[in-house]
Amino acid sequence: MRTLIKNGTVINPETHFMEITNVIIEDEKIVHIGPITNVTVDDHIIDASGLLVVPGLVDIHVHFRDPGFPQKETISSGALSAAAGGFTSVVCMPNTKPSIDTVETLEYVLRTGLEQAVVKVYSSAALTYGIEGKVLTEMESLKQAGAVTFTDDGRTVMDPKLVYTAFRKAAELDVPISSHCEDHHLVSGGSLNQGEVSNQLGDPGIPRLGEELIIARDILFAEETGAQLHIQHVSTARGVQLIREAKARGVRVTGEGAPHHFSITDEQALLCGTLAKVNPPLRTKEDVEAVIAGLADGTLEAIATDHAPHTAEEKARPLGEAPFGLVGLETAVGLTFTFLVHSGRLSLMDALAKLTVNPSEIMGLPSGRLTKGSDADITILDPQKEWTVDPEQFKSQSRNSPFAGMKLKGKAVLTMVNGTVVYDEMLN
Ligand SMILES: NC(=O)N[C@@H](CC(=O)O)C(=O)O
Ligand SMILES: [Zn+2]
Ligand SMILES: [Zn+2]
Repeated sequence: MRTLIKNGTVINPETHFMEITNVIIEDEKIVHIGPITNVTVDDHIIDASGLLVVPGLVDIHVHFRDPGFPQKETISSGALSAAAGGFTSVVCMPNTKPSIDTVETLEYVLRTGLEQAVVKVYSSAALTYGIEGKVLTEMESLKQAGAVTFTDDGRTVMDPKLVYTAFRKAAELDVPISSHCEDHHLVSGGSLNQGEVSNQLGDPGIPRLGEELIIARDILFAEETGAQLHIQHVSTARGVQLIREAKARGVRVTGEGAPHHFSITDEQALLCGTLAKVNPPLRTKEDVEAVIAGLADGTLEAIATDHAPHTAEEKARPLGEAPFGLVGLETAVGLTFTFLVHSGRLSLMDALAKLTVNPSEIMGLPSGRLTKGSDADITILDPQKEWTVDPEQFKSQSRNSPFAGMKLKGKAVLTMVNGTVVYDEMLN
């Protein structure tokens, strides 16, 4: 059977292609993009008039909690959440239990992804055993087994000697290091950005400097060793500036901005408490503006959700005891369109590049392109669709979103992986 997606605005950010045309899919692949000459009766036809037909979105920062915390998310529920958000490829973070620090656990995650997930599941591996910051993992064999990047996300490796060794190894293996930046000597005990809101709520606060010190440190390690460095979830104005300056002098560094860091501030904690507790924390208006400026000028190449599901019970704990993190996959497109595209801060093409080809390139994935011959991983977006975030409707197993009740404009309405529709609210 062939599938025909007709009359959509077809966009391939890699080549800046944008045209109202058609896409034909046959046997899991895109076989044609352009005018249609013959439509056969048994073709499955999807009318995309007025909609955007884009490469399946790529999220290089998700927490799927398997192994270890299936009550928060499993690889299959996480994948359903990804599909509902328009994502067709994801990169899992290694802070599971056990953490993804051996070939065996990595293979378990990748195999479960193949067997149970409706989207393509890639994985990082831990930099250190147990994400304990003490002993480096066997990076070479983990890379061979499919790890696309190394990170202790959730924690920072503090020992500079260990980090230096890891960067040298990464340079040798030509694999990116992804860095969660937080100096634990400076940052501990706080739940929110250190400032007026944390004061008001009696929280010790998390200083920007703790994040910036590690961004600066890791940039120096990348510069020294030639390794490729990716800075995760940048949240401060000076953090963005450090990356901008490093790029200007030729350091191999990339950065990601998370939707919550370009859309809301620490004041959200006054409205929804622990639901707005995330690491790095929501900061202030100036930082939000700087993250947007960093996305706009290319300092931050990627938008990544840092999808971090937690149970309602955990989030019901007092501010200082609840875990950090928020559900991100199903609100990312709405937040990107509302706060970046419709607001005129990023062009449509640029915003889509940050959700497709750019993150894919950073992690060396085959995804993120919409071209003849490529896998039919396609997302249809309705840029004008207005909707209200209702966590009860999430496909994710968790509901911890600070965006509940927010009105957004822009949504994924159909997601296809290898030619199979895995999410559909167009009702074709
Ligand atoms: N972002 C978060 O607030 N939490 C993440 C860890 C992380 O990305 O640092 C988690 O695993 O819950
Ligand atoms: Zn992190
Ligand atoms: Zn994370």
